[in-house]
Amino acid sequence: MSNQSSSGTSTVKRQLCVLGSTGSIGTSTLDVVRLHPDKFNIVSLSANASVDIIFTQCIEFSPKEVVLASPEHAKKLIAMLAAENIADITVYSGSEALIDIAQSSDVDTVMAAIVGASGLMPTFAAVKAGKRVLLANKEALVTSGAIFMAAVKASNAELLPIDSEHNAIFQCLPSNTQIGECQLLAQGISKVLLTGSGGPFRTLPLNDFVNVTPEQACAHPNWDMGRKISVDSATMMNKGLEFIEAKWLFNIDAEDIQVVLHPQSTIHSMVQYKDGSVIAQMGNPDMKTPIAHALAYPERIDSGVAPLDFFNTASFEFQAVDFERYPNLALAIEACKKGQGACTALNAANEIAVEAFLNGKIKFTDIYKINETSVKKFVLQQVDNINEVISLDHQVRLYATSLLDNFSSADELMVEK
Ligand SMILES: NC(=O)C1=CN([C@@H]2O[C@H](COP(=O)(O)OP(=O)(O)OC[C@H]3O[C@@H](n4cnc5c(N)ncnc54)[C@H](OP(=O)(O)O)[C@@H]3O)[C@@H](O)[C@H]2O)C=CC1
Ligand SMILES: CC(=O)[C@@H](O)[C@H](O)COP(=O)(O)O
Ligand SMILES: [Mn+2]
Repeated sequence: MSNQSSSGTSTVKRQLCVLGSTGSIGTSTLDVVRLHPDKFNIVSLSANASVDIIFTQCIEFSPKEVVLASPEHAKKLIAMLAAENIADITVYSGSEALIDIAQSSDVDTVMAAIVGASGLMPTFAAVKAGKRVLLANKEALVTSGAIFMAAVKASNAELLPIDSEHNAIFQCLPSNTQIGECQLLAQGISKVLLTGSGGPFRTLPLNDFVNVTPEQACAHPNWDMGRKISVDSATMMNKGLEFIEAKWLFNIDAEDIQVVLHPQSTIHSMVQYKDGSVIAQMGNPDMKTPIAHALAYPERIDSGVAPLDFFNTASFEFQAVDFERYPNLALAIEACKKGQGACTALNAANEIAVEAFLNGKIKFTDIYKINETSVKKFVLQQVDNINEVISLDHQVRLYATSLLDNFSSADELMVEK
């Protein structure tokens, strides 16, 4: 779609589908959209079960179509809209409807902000339909890697990273860099430096990890995010998923990605060039910045985020990662090197383990045990197409769920030999 005038400003409104509109990324996306009614039109929205929030979004943004996960939630929303005499919003339910809105010809831009592998198929549909895809849902890429990127290439979809680190890296790369077509070493780049805060337990004594609560794990020092990604930040599995995400987005080997602890989250990542230059992207930790960057790319628009105040900001610190504190990060880097089976298994096991931790079924430290055991079992599984991804994801979920029982009464995992 050509919507750039010769001055570089857009002349045509982007037609948006927001998958996961009720979550942290979804609501921040709508915050940016609200600032630019001349640039963006909301065509469709989706949520799992947050009917009250999506109802409010319907009133404000008048989408054409809305999808909820279950028929019960859809029915409830239909009744609420009818009570307001709103008849021009069609409400659907289920995973097929989610795919339909993501690939609809009424839409040119899809914000992929569903959490977890549940977002894979609609995001993949948007890619196959050649949309501009704003990728927040890192699990979709981690779980399908080369298959996802091959679909981007085949359809000519425009993939833009929302994850703050990957958006930062993209901003630090030469301006002609196209995601999916990167040749970083040939462009004079020697390393991608992926920054991570270390989460809420960066200085907690190791012996205390076993007793941390979901509330403590979700209290990220810098970012306000959904519960799943917050726990991933606390284990640093988030950085592991981002390591794999960086490999695919920037076509870069694991050896050329380095994780750097930066507790302030002011620098969102960096790119190191052969000549010794290091280019960093920085700003206040607010996802509206990368969202605005990708929504309007290559134009720059107001995001509503306050500029960084250099005279009233914490000093920047940098540290190496202590892998004893963050074994999940080591596991993810290893999975990245081992291949797709290991990455798909790691992601699926981690989703089961994090949910169990959030529901009080297992301890924080059990997350790693479930992840490690699951990766070991499925590491050699071949994954060559999207159906095999879905099938492996399903098998690993069943396996990881079966492991949960071992934790309700005993600390040590009884591993199947
Ligand atoms: N939050 C952040 O700052 C960042 C997030 N990301 C990534 O973005 C994605 C979204 O994260 P975040 O916004 O924090 O997550 P949230 O939990 O806040 O929101 C998730 C969204 O997905 C919907 N959803 C959940 N499960 C399903 C399902 N099974 N089917 C359909 N929709 C579903 C939720 O609906 P409902 O409200 O009804 O539950 C909600 O709209 C994740 O992949 C995360 O890793 C990446 C970088 C930063
Ligand atoms: C905002 C964002 O992109 C998150 O993924 C963030 O990176 C989480 O912080 P950590 O660096 O603690 O994982
Ligand atoms: Mn991130």
